[in-house]
Amino acid sequence: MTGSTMNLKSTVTLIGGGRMGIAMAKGWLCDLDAAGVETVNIIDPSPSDALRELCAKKGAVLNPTEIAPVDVLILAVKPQVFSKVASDAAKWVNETTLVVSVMAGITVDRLGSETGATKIVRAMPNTPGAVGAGVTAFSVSSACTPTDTQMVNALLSSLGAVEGPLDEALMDAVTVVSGCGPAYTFLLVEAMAAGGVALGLEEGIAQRLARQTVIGAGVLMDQDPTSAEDLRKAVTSPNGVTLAALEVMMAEGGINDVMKRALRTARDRSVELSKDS
Ligand SMILES: NC(=O)C1=CN([C@@H]2O[C@H](COP(=O)(O)OP(=O)(O)OC[C@H]3O[C@@H](n4cnc5c(N)ncnc54)[C@H](O)[C@@H]3O)[C@@H](O)[C@H]2O)C=CC1
Ligand SMILES: O=C(O)[C@@H]1CCC=N1
Repeated sequence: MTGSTMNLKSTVTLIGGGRMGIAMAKGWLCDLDAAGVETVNIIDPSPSDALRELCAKKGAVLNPTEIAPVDVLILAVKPQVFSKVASDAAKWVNETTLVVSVMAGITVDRLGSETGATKIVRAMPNTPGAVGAGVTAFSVSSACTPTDTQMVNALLSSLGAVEGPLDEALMDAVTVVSGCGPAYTFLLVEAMAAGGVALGLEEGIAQRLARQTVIGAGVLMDQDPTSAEDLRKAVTSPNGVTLAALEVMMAEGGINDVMKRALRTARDRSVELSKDS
């Protein structure tokens, strides 16, 4: 077993090869050495064409017929099927197995009691991880050693930036900011495009303008350490056009208030997920 031996590469067994599972596997498979990975096994009873293609092209083993106790077990199924998956997964877990879950809401306590593992990581990645531009925050159980934390850092770094280990009590907040965050950004693109169409722009042009604007703003933030607030102010001329739009967006609590309410509601849903699955 190599689960807690950083100088040896690990066998990673991923359960759930959907959108998030594929994003992670892509990251590991494009540089196995950097991720500290020897072999990637992927278990999914309904593999998509995208998953089959990834495994065929990059050499991951899809639905292996035999699984020995594993070094690192990654759980990337929907929280609602966790209990079913955990009863199978428990067969492949021993005292050195590191269990890493990316499932929203499922606590370290539940991960331990249902898989039998003691070394547990609760992580929250996001879909930009598929292109190495993600951010993942994680927390660890008390049985994890500094070497385990280092190994998790290497695994998650293939998706982009990593924050952690954090106090587990913060993971629901992390989920609603960065785990779900790409959806808010895509909604912003949709809303900007719809606003442009309402002002007479042709649909395709409005979509390209909105999409490229958000891409450009992201790249600018990536390359310029100026705060988001100051970057916003740099666009907002005194008595100008941007200010007219922002005053509408910020009126009566505006977008800040909507965001706080939305994130609080989503955080409550994340807490509920651990109970209703
Ligand atoms: N999609 C996202 O942006 C993010 C998702 N997550 C978490 O990742 C997890 C997976 O989400 P998605 O990838 O979006 O869902 P998905 O629906 O795309 O993928 C789930 C996969 O699990 C497979 N599956 C179902 N039952 C299974 C079983 N018994 N054994 C093995 N595989 C099984 C399905 O065939 C499917 O391919 C969720 O728990 C979610 O909270 C976390 C961060 C971001
Ligand atoms: O919507 C969800 O439940 C998952 C968690 C973070 C992003 N997608």
